[in-house]
Amino acid sequence: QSLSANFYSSSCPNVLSVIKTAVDSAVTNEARMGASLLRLHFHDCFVNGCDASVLLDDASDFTGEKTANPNSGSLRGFDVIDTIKTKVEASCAGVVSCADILAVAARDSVVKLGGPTWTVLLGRRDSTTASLSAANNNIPAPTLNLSGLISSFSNKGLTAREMVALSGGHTIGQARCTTFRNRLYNEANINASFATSVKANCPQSGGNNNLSPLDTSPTSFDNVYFKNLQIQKGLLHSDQQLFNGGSTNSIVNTYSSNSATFFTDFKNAMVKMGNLSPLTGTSGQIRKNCRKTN
Ligand code: HEM
Repeated sequence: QSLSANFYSSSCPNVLSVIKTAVDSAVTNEARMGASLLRLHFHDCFVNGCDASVLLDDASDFTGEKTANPNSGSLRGFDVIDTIKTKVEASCAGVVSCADILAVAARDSVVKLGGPTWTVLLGRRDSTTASLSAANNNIPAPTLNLSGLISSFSNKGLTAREMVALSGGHTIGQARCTTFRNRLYNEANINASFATSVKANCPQSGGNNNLSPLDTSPTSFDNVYFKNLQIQKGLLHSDQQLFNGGSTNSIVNTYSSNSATFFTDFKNAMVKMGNLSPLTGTSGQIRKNCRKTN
C-alpha cells in the first residue's frame, strides 16, 4: 500500500488538529523544540524507514536507537511526542501510529517557525524493533565531506540537490560544541570573527555540551542558513562542505538568493524522505505507547 493524505479522515478525523495544537503549544513554550521534532523525524526515516523506531526505549530483545552515537545526549522531544500520543489515544485509541505523529509534528514545527507547509501522507505503521547499529551506520556524521554526504543521501534514494535542501533544516536549532569543535580550531574555511565568537562558548577542552545556533536566526525557518554558508559561517564541518567550491555551491547560491525555491525543494524532499520504507497494511503495529512495542 502507499501512504495517503486522508488515511485517518474517518477513523480519527481530529488527529491533525490535535497534533497541531500540541506542537504549537510546545514550540511557543520553547522555539527550539520545533527543531528537535524535525530532527526526530529525520533520524527516524534514515534508519530502516519512517517507522518510529527512534522512539523505542531499550527492550529485552533489542537495544534501542536512543543510545546510538548521533542520538545519545542529543535527541530531544520524546516527551512532546508522548503528550501528543496520549491526547490522540484519548479520542482514537489504537488508530494513529507514532510514525505518522512524528511526520505531522515535523511539518507543524516547520510551519510554526515560519517555513513552508505541505500535505503529509499518512498510513505509516510502527516497527516492533529498533536497530542501534543501523542508526550508527545510516545517520550522516558531521565529519563527512561532500562526497560522503552525497552518498549517505543517495543510499536513501535522495539526490544531491535534495540533500542540500534537507540540510536547510539547519536553519533552525542548536548544536553541541563536541560536534563542531574540530572545525573551530582546525579548519581554514571558516569566517575568522565567527570562529572567535563561537570559540568563546566552545573551548578546546571541556564544554562539550555547550550549545551554539546552527544559523544566525535559529528560531526562524528561513534561507539564512544558506546565506551563512556563503560567508563561511557554517557551524558544522558538514554544513560548510555544501559551499566549499564543489558541485553543490550553485545549489547553495540558488537557495540563498531565492527562498521560495528553497521552500519548494525542502517540502518536496520532506515528502520524499517521509516515504522511506514505511510499514503499511498489516505490517508492524499501532503502538499504544510510542516508547515500547505492544
Ligand atoms: C546532511 C547531513 C546532516 C548532518 C551531518 C547533521 C548533523 C547534525 C548535528 C551534528 C547536529 C547537532 C546535534 C547535537 O549537537 O546534539 C544536528 C542538529 C540538527 N539537525 Fe542535522 N544533520 C544533517 C541533516 C539534517 C536533516 C536532513 C535535518 C532535517 C530535515 C536536520 C535537522 C536538524 C535540526 C533541526 C537540528 C537541531 C536540533 C535541535 O536543536 O534540537 N539535520 N544535525
